[in-house]
Order: sequence, then structure tokens, then C-alpha cells
Amino acid sequence: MSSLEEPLGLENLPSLSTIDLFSRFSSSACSPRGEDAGMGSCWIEGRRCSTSNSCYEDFEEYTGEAFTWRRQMSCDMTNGKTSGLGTNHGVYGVLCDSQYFHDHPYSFYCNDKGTRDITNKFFKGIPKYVKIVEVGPRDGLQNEKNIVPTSVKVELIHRLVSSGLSVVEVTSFVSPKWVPQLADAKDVMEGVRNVKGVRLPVLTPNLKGFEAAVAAGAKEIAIFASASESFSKSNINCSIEESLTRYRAVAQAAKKLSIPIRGYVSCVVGCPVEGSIPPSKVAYVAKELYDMGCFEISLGDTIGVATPGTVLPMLAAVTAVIPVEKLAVHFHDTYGQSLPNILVSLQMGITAVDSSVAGLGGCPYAKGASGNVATEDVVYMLNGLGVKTNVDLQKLLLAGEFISKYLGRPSGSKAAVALSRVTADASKI
Ligand SMILES: CC(C)(COP(=O)([O-])OP(=O)([O-])OC[C@H]1O[C@@H](n2cnc3c(N)ncnc32)[C@H](O)[C@@H]1OP(=O)([O-])[O-])[C@@H](O)C(=O)NCCC(=O)NCCSC(=O)C[C@@](C)(O)CC(=O)[O-]
Repeated sequence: MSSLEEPLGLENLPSLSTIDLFSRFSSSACSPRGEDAGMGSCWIEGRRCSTSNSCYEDFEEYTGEAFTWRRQMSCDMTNGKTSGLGTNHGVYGVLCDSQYFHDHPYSFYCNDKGTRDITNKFFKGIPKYVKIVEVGPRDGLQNEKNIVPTSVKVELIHRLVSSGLSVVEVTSFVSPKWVPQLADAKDVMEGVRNVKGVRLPVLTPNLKGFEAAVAAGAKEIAIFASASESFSKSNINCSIEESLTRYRAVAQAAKKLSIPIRGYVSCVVGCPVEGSIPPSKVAYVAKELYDMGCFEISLGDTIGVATPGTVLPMLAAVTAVIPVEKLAVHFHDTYGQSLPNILVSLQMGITAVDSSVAGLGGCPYAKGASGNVATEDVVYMLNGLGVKTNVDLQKLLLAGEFISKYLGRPSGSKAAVALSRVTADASKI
């Protein structure tokens, strides 16, 4: 059984006795900004911890939000219950507010106490807003064997931006010998020069890449280290420590130009060569990147072997050294675990999630790794949880359809496939 086929369990990980999970994630852990290494506002057990150290219950408000639903529902408001099937009848037994429903035909509004209590119990602490970092044009396409024309990449980026995504990672300034698919980085930047009001970061593996990125007009960059020694060597041809030395130079250069830097840590749970990766190693690399000045650290399950059982101790180790609001999660969906992994991450206080339209992706230097979690699936889940993303799912679906059609294969997003069937069925009625 290869390391990719073998599920990593909690028993593979070192003891986490040094990390007091309960005190860190309990309501008593609320502390003011100054006392908590700059954490500022955070979400703990459904309470918003303000800088004044006062925790106030906010979850009532959260559960009062609209839960988006893809099926039209209506209610018999005379007896407060849903009635039989028909053009104007609800089917899910949920109590509804008739005016609200009239204004929001694809939503329902829960005002049933039992529903609210159970939602409170299971989704305490989930943020109201999640920032999605779209990595499709970079992480998604970098593994494509056939070269995708620059014009298609640029069109994809425009479509993604128009769906409301506020951050779209557009390309990498890496060696074209290592990643031929992204050899047109400069031309892609030229094609998105006029895109305003969104962040368009690019990956830079060293000073050479950084200088090329800046010359091409990049306003934000990302550096990418690994928690696995073997993956670091196969991905960027140097050890972890050598990469950190390189990145310090890049960070200093970026600082001089006031260019924000995002940091990635890859293989945060498992590596194709080394198997399970200790959370302490992930925390160490993440902290080094944070101390260099990265405004956000994205924790990448590069080969998609994580489960909620391994994500939790990894996040516990990292949040012990870096404020949770400075972290993002980045899951690949090799074992179909991305959505539960994201959900548990949100419950741990994470508010930034990386994903790739149509589930494109895979790393050329992580054999067997499949695509990133699909952005459509993430948005669908967050909509269902009443968490805002500011992403228009319809427009996102069109972007996914565009690139899937170009690549000549079905979308890797389950939500996109299901929703396209719903539309096709509806058109036959
Ligand atoms: C880091 C290097 C460059 C080292 O590659 P190297 O071969 O060790 O580099 P070198 O310094 O010895 O130079 C060799 C040649 O590359 C050139 N070179 C050197 N640097 C650059 C540059 N920036 N841009 C363009 N060219 C460059 C350099 O000029 C020279 O050219 P030559 O003299 O032979 O003609 C290489 O290993 C590389 O480009 N690796 C990137 C691989 C990659 O992009 N992998 C996918 C990233 S995805 C990931 O890491 C995971 C993530 C972030 O998605 C999160 C997750 O999924 O978990």
C-alpha cells in the first residue's frame, strides 16, 4: 500500500499533550487583542470575542439568517405547517415566514426553536463571512499536460472575478522547465492588467521569480514552503531551511516595495514520500513564514489525505503559534474529505478557504494528488450554512463550465454537475 492509499489516522501523529485544546477553543479563552498575540476579533463557540474582552452571544442572529436552498419552497401559513405537494406547497416541514419567502423564493427562514437549537449546537462558532481564495488559474491549471492558451486563462480569470471572488491567484513566476504550463506568466499578467478591485496574487519561488513578477505588474505575491523535507526537494529543489533562507530574501525585497506576501505550507498532514507529517513541523514552518511578514499563511493538504481527525490536531498546533485569523486552509480532494475538513476548520475559527473552480488541480510534484476542492462545492456548502462569501454561484458555475468545456471533461464539482442536471431537467418541463 503506498502512502497515498493508506489513510492517516490520529494514531500516526505525535502526542498533542502540550496543546491545551480545550482552553484554547473554549469560551473562557476569549481575550482582548493585546493579550492574545494580536488575534483581535475571533469566533469561539458562537461568541464574538471583542477587543474589550466581552464575549457576547451572536449565534441567535446567525441562525436567523437566510439559509439558501436550491428548491423552491412554500408554506401553508394558516396552520404554520407545510402542506402537501403541488405547485405552491413546501416539502421539507420547515416553518416559514410568508413575506420573507415571497421576497426570497429560493430561501427559507428558520423560526422554529427546535431547528434553531440544534443548529446552534452543531454549528457554533462558524464565521458569518468566509473569504474564498480562488486558485484555479494557478494551482488548477499548473498540472494540465496540454498547454492552455493564454487567452483561455485570461478569460477564465475575468469570469471568476465577475462572479464576485475577491482573490484570484492568477499564475506562478516559476521556472518554465519545472512547470511548462505557466511559462506564459508575464502574458497572463498583461491580460489581466485592467482588472481592478480584486487581488490577483502570483507565486514566486525565489528572487528571480519575484523580480519577474514585479516587472509584470504583480501587486501581491505568495511564497511556498513545505512541512516535508522530501516534498521541498522535489518541488523547489532545496531543503526546507534553504527555502526559508530564499524566502527571507524575497520577503525583504517585497517589504521594500510594500508588496503583501502570502505564505503557503504544503504537505501539512501527509507527504507522498514521508507519510504523516507531525503538526509541530507544520507549526514551525508556518511560524517562520509568519515571522518573515506573511499576512496570511495557507495550510495545504497537498495530496488530499487529511480527514477532520488529522486536520484538528494540525490546526491546534498552528493556532498555538499564529493567530487563527491569519490562517487559511487549502485542501485537495483526493479522498473526498475536503468539505468535512473545511467545516472542521471553520469550527476551529478559520475564515479563509482556498479552492479551485471545477475542482481543477493537482501538483506536478505530488504524484497521485487530485484536484483542489471545487469552489462551487465550497460556495454551495457555505450558502447552505448561511455563511456569506459574496460569490454569485450562477456566475461561478458559468466560469466552471467554460473551463471544463475547454479542457473537454466534466467538472470536478459535484454541485456544478448536480445543478446543471437540475437546470436541464427544468428545461424539459
Ligand atoms: C524553485 C526553482 C526555480 C528552482 O529550480 P532550480 O533548477 O534549482 O533553479 P536554479 O536556481 O538552479 O536555476 C536553474 C534555471 O532555472 C532558472 N530559474 C530559476 N528561478 C527561476 C524563476 N523563478 N523563473 C524562471 N526561471 C528561473 C535559472 O535562471 C536557470 O536557468 P538556466 O540558466 O538553466 O537557463 C524550481 O524548482 C521551480 O520553479 N519550482 C516550482 C515548482 C512549482 O511551481 N510547483 C508547484 C507549486 S504548488 C505547491 O507548492 C503547493 C501549493 C502552494 O499549491 C499548496 C498545496 O497544494 O498544498
